Amino acid sequence: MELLKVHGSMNTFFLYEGSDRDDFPQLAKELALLDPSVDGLLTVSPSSRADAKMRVFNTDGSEASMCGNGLRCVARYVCEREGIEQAVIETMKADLAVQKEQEVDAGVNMYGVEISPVSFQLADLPMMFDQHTEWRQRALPFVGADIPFTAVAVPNPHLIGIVGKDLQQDPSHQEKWAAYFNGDNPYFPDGVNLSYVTPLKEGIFVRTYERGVGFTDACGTAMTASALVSCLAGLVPFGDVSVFNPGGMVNCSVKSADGQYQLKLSGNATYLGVYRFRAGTASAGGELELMNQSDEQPAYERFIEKISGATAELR
Ligand SMILES: N[C@H](CCC[C@H](N)C(=O)O)C(=O)O
Repeated sequence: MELLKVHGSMNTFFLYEGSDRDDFPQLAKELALLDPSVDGLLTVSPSSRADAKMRVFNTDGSEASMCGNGLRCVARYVCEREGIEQAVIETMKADLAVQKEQEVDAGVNMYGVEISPVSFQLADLPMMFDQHTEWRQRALPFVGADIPFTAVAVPNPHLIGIVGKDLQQDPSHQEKWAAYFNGDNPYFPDGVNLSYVTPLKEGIFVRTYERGVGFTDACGTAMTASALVSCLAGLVPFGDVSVFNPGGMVNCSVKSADGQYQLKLSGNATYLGVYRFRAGTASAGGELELMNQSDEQPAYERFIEKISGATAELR
């Protein structure tokens, strides 16, 4: 089986193109064991109503309804396959518009993707806490810190906390609660992606502990949800929000009209290489072989170097 290794903001995936299979969860788990640098599996298959269908599987084998960084990589793959610059990608809960965007840094392919639908209804995560139907910019009594949290589905589930520099420098608080919310707990029966957000002079910084994966360098839906929450909290103006993360930086466009939100995530879609995968058998383990390494990563690293000053205030 041929696989393409890709990343958006260093959120790294294997991308498989072919018809839907029942063993995608197992494949995601096996690939993560063979290459611990990946955060999941993206699959691209035919769609009856869009240019292609994307599914996303976390490294624990669980399927999510959406993946923002992954959708940028799928957008590039489908646009280049079809020779187009705009496309529609079918995802679990919505058909989303994607488009090629202007290269900001030489050699860094840029794509913009729609993030939708958005819901603050706790039932849409799901989150269960007493009789509450929403939870917006309020400390959670059972967490016991004075962190204003917001629960939002985009449509995968996110809990976003606004924190100071101290909780960014020491991720143990975030790790403790993320592990709890993704284990046996009464609040998030399907788990949740937990992000801690800190305002910067230029935009915001987001670190995410992803459901089904753990800490990643970036989580596209979390960065977009965090940009929306930051606009609603008045931390940054609505419009284009620069979102920094351990894996780089993206631009999130946040527009609001009559209580409806239009969200767009723009950032890199980088190819790392083509791999051949042979599944394991009873007598031999699986094998992953690099067939052709791409030459795109140095350009992305130059981009990271260029923006590193923006987060100096957190160090
Ligand atoms: N861990 C997420 C799926 C991957 C999302 C993330 N990689 C992104 O870029 O949005 C979840 O279980 O909802």
